[in-house]
Amino acid sequence: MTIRVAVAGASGYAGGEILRLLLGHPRLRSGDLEIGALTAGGNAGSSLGTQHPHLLPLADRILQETTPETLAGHDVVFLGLPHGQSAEIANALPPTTIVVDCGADFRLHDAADWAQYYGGEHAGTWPYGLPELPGNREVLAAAARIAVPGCYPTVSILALRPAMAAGLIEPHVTVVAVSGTSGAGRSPKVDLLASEVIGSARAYGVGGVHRHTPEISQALSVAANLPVTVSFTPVLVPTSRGILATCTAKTTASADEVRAVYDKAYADEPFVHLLPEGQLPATGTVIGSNAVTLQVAVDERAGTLVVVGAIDNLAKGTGGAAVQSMNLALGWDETEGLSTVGVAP
Ligand SMILES: NC(=O)C1=CN([C@@H]2O[C@H](COP(=O)(O)OP(=O)(O)OC[C@H]3O[C@@H](n4cnc5c(N)ncnc54)[C@H](OP(=O)(O)O)[C@@H]3O)[C@@H](O)[C@H]2O)C=CC1
Ligand SMILES: CC(=O)N[C@@H](CCC(=O)OP(=O)(O)O)C(=O)O
Repeated sequence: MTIRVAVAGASGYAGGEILRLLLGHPRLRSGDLEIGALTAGGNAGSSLGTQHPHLLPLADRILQETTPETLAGHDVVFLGLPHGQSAEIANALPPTTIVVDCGADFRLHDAADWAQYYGGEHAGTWPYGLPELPGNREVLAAAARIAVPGCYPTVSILALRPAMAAGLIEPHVTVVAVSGTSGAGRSPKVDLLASEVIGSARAYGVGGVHRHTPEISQALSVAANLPVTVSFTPVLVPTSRGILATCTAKTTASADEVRAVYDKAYADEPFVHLLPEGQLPATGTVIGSNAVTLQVAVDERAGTLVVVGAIDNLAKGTGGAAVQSMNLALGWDETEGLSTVGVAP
């Protein structure tokens, strides 16, 4: 049986990355997978080639309007739409259609968190598309609705979870993460003009107000089995792709203890790599790949665990996680179509 896939928001960065990965997917070549409807908002009617000139094999495809009708008749529907737009579309699709949502609508468990950070009514909670969480592969394998994590939460959770689950750190963590501008999507914003971004690094969402704060806290609280507070500060830097997160928490553990816990946690993970001692993660090494690179250190004078993590926000941070989750939901090997080989320099 051929799996027919649609991408809503195909003209956006997340939709474009999903298509880039699908075009390299071995199941497309074997005929097990085909790319169906590609939809957009205001850009409906234009060709995909005008929006994403790098997606040459699909350049002539015309973007359709994003409606339940255009998305009907597909086995998998990826949603790369602005927050708040997924629920209406998803509810109009058959429950057997695998819907993989890159937006935030279904990530949070707590309606009060949703109201505080996003506003409006909480649409609900779907299985979280982070296969590396314990037990999640089994959940995703049976899922027809999947909420892909936010880009900052992906790297922050993977960086801190092993220490939190092992009780090596206090339940108060700090994350400072730099991101390239593609994390903000491609709709025009003055703050993202080249003249505002080039040659400058700028913090934003300071003081616990960024909407990824409850998402990070939620996963770490499950790991710790008690509430974990998160102080999260994002920083915009003049690059296109990539997130580098520096995550810290108080610890009395030794560097060897910490290393042993992370070694064990990620030994069998295809995409999460604890780097050899002496090497540090850098965004430049993970661009274009689904890899997460981590390094751990203990600052003994400060009694602090420091974990540094790098991802490509468009790959493992959204499009790669979406394809990894689709693979699991279809019973395919989760690594199919995904690489750990970055583009460098
Ligand atoms: N960029 C990233 O690194 C990450 C993004 N995400 C999430 O993925 C989702 C998409 O983000 P991203 O691709 O960056 O955003 P973009 O702004 O790049 O793309 C948004 C897409 O949604 C379409 N769209 C906008 N408004 C409407 C509408 N009213 N009806 C139908 N389609 C519409 C746009 O179409 P048109 O071109 O016609 O306007 C475009 O295809 C968001 O929820 C985002 O939070 C998650 C993790 C990381
Ligand atoms: C640089 C930048 O602006 N990044 C975005 C994060 C995008 C993302 O991961 O996620 P969501 O799907 O949760 O929107 C931001 O801070 O809002």
